[in-house]
Amino acid sequence: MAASSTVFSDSYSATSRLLLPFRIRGFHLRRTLFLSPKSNNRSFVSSSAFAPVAMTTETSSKLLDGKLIAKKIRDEIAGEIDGIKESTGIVPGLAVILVGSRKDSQTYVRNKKKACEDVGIASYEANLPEDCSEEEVIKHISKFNSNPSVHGILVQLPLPRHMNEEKILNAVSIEKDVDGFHPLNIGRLAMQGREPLFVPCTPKGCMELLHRYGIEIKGKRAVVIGRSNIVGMPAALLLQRANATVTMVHSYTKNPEEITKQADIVISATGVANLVRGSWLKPGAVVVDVGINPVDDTGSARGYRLVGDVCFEEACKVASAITPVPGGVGPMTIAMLLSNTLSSAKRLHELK
Ligand SMILES: Nc1nc(=O)c2c([nH]1)NC[C@@H]1CN(c3ccc(C(=O)N[C@@H](CCC(=O)O)C(=O)O)cc3)C=[N+]21
Ligand SMILES: [Mg+2]
Repeated sequence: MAASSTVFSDSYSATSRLLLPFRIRGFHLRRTLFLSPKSNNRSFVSSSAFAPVAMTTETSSKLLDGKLIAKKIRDEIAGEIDGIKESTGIVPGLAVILVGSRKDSQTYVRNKKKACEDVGIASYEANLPEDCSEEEVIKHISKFNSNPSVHGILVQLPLPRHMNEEKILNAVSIEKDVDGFHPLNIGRLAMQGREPLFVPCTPKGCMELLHRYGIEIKGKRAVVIGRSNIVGMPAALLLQRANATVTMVHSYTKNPEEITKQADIVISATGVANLVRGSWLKPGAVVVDVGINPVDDTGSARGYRLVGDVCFEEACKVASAITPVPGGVGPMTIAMLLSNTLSSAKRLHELK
């Protein structure tokens, strides 16, 4: 399919691409159909997740409610942190480094700070100007590396263009790499029998969501659409570690629709609104939509609304289960960041 190579490109990470001003090419946008509480069974699904849903009926997919599950996880984390504080006085700490003044990055950092506060994680922040040097950023990373109150360090991406992302991410101590982007952590994730200290938050959140809904992965066919370093690639590695048979679909894939249609589990992370149509899905497939694509919406207060990579209205007639956008993977990403920070604090202090 020649069109596919013009439809999306994986030269940027999925999440950073979608933060760029977005143009929709060739996709007719429909109003996202939200499932009514009546037609939508929010209870936990088990093997029924793979029961085919007839396309001709009005049956809707089960909603994989990331917002709900993330809340549950945050409550679990808050409880555990309370206990640790009480018995040891240790307060887990997360440092976030923000370079530049992108509005979207500022919003994400604010949300992460708020999420930390809510569960009892202390947050530390370094806000650096757009035009600061790589050395300046690395100086801040080094300070956080040696600060015993800081257990996790996150360098908000994307970095300004003039910076070497690899060099900067390499400066984060592997022991505090709660984003899981350090090459040693990624390398271990890719190798059998090796354990990374941290797994990247977004793909980890996808897996945790599937797990909490009892969706089996072993032996299933999985397709990951998009091969970014921060989502697609680690998502494929995690699925493979969970014994799925994994295929990656990307901008040079011929017949992406045909290949995706074979999948029992689809994870899409391209940053292209409504790329994945209902016709791309096998009836009964489980769909995890990582996209968070802003599309103009004059009716909303912000002037835009968020849609995923998957045409939700079509997909929910075909899939057995699907994540909504917003309220799906996004909140899970934040919950996994908190979880990684807590486990880092426990490891660094040799707590159980
Ligand atoms: N070093 C680094 N680590 C990251 O994990 C990282 C990053 N850089 N740069 C940007 C992306 C993006 N990202 C999101 C996290 C939560 C939501 C989220 O909670 N979204 C809500 C919607 C929020 C809204 O309504 O605006 C939802 O999907 O329901 C979205 C996106 C983390 N990222
Ligand atoms: Mg989401």
